[in-house]
Amino acid sequence: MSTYSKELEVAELAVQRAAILTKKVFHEKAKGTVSKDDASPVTIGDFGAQALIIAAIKKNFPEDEVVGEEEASTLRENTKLRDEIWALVKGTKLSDDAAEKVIGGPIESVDDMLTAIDAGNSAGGSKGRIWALDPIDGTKGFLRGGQYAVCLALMVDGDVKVGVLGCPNLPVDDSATLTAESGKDQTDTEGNGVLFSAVLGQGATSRPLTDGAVANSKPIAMKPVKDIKEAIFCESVEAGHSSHGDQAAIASKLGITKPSVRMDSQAKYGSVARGAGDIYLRLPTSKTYQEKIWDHAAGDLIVREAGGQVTDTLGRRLDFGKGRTLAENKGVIAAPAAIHDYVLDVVKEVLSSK
Ligand SMILES: Nc1ncnc2c1ncn2[C@@H]1O[C@H](COP(=O)(O)O)[C@@H](OP(=O)(O)O)[C@H]1O
Ligand SMILES: [Mg+2]
Ligand SMILES: [Mg+2]
Ligand SMILES: [Mg+2]
Repeated sequence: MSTYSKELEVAELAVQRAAILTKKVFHEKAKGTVSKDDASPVTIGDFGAQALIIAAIKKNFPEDEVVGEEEASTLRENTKLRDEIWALVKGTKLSDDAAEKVIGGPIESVDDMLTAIDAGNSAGGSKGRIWALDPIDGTKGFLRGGQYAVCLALMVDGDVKVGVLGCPNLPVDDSATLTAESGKDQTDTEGNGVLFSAVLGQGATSRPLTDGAVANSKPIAMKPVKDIKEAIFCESVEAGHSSHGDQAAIASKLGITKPSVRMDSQAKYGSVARGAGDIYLRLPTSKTYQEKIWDHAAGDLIVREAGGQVTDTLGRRLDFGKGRTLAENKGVIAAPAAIHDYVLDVVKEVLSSK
């Protein structure tokens, strides 16, 4: 068996199972949204997916720690919400029994569910085996019927070794170039649902996000950019998450003529990794915000394994060993390795001229 093959298998199946739950939640009218302290939304899908994924990790790798975005304190007070989530979690399994067994089968009780959610409380750091989990990345996109991603990565001593992104609303087809529609409402679009994976040193792949154990993985690679003016760049939908103004100035300096493709979540990393887009820019909107490791760990590895380079706006590699946040980084630039330095130079130029 190659290195991390068990971890990859567990991560892929756990993400597949969680995506069954998030899709179910999306199709139910009441998505059970509550506001967190930072006013960002969290849904019953976020909690349920976190529970299912952490349970799968803990069954297979009981000693591993998890840095997960959500925590269960709200649910311990709000028993109505808790019970809604439990009903969903209890009823979600992979249809392939052997695959379901690999990830440990069902969670046994409400208490076990809450324990699983709270097991995402690792402080992170640069020692040992730590998973970074974003059960629904792009919650706002998820609520709009747009892009979102179920994101899971394994770090060992602060270095990302395995990354998996489940993107229920991206096309399976790797050659489907991004358009302005890609980030918009994708509800019930046929042919959507893709799973991106990477293991350090072993390349990146994609395959359908189906509910089964066996599916063909295909290698993915970034597209060589022959003429940067033709490049497709993507950015967040939310102007509060990255500076649309700075990004437009950078694109214009690069000579990029096409409008940006705005989409939520790490679907941006997956899209550039498979050459459906070319560049992902995430310029800070504030001096104080620290990016969360679960928003980047899987995507960073998938892009690098597909032939890309990912750095912050100062050209530093993203450092996942600093705790729950990317405390030592500012912003993100993901681009094919061959043009990354050039893009970075332009980013620096634009930022220094402000
Ligand atoms: N001021 C800010 N700057 C950058 N990212 C932010 C932010 N406030 C929230 N976020 C993060 O942006 C993520 C979504 O990214 P994007 O805009 O690319 O879809 C959110 O993930 P969740 O949706 O998992 O909470 C959240 O963690
Ligand atoms: Mg969130
Ligand atoms: Mg997120
Ligand atoms: Mg999230």
